Amino acid sequence: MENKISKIGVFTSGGDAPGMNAAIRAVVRACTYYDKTSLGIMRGYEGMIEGDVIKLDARSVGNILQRGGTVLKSARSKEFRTPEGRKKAYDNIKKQGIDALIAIGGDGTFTGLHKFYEEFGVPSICIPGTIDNDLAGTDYTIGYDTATNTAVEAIDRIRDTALSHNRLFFIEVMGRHSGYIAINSGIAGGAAAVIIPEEETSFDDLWELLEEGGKTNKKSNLVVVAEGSKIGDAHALAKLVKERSSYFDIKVTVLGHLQRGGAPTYFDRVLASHMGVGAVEGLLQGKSDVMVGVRDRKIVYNKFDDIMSKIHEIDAESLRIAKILSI
Ligand SMILES: Nc1ncnc2c1ncn2[C@@H]1O[C@H](COP(=O)(O)OP(=O)(O)O)[C@@H](O)[C@H]1O
Ligand SMILES: O=P(O)(O)OC[C@H]1O[C@](O)(COP(=O)(O)O)[C@@H](O)[C@@H]1O
Ligand SMILES: [Mg+2]
Repeated sequence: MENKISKIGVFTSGGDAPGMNAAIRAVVRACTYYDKTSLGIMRGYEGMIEGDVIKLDARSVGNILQRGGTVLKSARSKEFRTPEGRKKAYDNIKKQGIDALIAIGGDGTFTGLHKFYEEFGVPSICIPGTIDNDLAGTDYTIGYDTATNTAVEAIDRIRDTALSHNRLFFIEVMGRHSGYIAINSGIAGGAAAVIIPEEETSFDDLWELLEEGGKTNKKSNLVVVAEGSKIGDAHALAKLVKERSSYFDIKVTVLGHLQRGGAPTYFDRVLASHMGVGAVEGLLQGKSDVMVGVRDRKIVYNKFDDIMSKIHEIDAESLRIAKILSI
């Protein structure tokens, strides 16, 4: 592939996600394959602003494919949100001779990269890496599958103790504005109800469901609540139930950051590998200001505006199935 690009800077940004290392490895090895130099920018936009850059080659990314977290580390950078911060970042990447960027991160990372591209015209591609799966333009984001499997494993363990004591558990899973982890860990974990921000619901709807379960002799209940729930988090919902009745013996578990760690599943490793190579090939084909995605098992590139103007909707079928099975 002939192209003017010769030095590609890669970084991870925003919330880390299992599989980011597999994506870094794929980017670096694809660079080597196409005879391009790759540099790793540490701590996302923070490292870009501070000029914290390391040399990478095919061997330096050995033995990271299977590891959680990110060897390039990640950060949420306040300074990059300012024009002054972005100018500093630009000066640094020029100094390093970086002539294209690959960011591995979520919607915030992509928004920052888009601004940077508009201001300085550096060819850039984003790889979706976030456990939230909240980006349109790809069926899955890197880390979502691993995080959901982790949540399911936790729910299974909670089920054992919930049933032993006939308890009602509110289990909060991650997803700042997204119910993906909740709906699918809820289906896979056999939840009595799933509360997600994408679906209109009320506390009364939930109450009705719990009462129905009581009438049909349900011994224990697991309610999976997405962090972004619009009717209250797991603690708030537990409090509301307690206020309404003393019938239920209630416990709350917030799964939190354990969902972000751990070895990536085979699925996330393969997804990250495809996307990493796809990002390098996209840049070399002259694509920019796009996110690489996988849709129906094919690599696709979508412009920033197309991705950000859409939400990654949860399919109606999943919502329907979750309801039928919670009976
Ligand atoms: N509107 C913005 N303008 C400039 N930079 C932004 C903007 N939004 C996000 N960023 C940068 O991207 C980083 C990562 O975004 P964040 O929302 O924290 O995580 P994620 O990329 O996982 O969604 C932020 O810390 C910030 O540096
Ligand atoms: O680790 P932090 O900074 O507390 O952020 C927590 C947030 O990060 C996430 O795990 C992932 O979101 P992002 O990928 O957008 O950063 C959210 O589910 C959660 O709300
Ligand atoms: Mg995000």
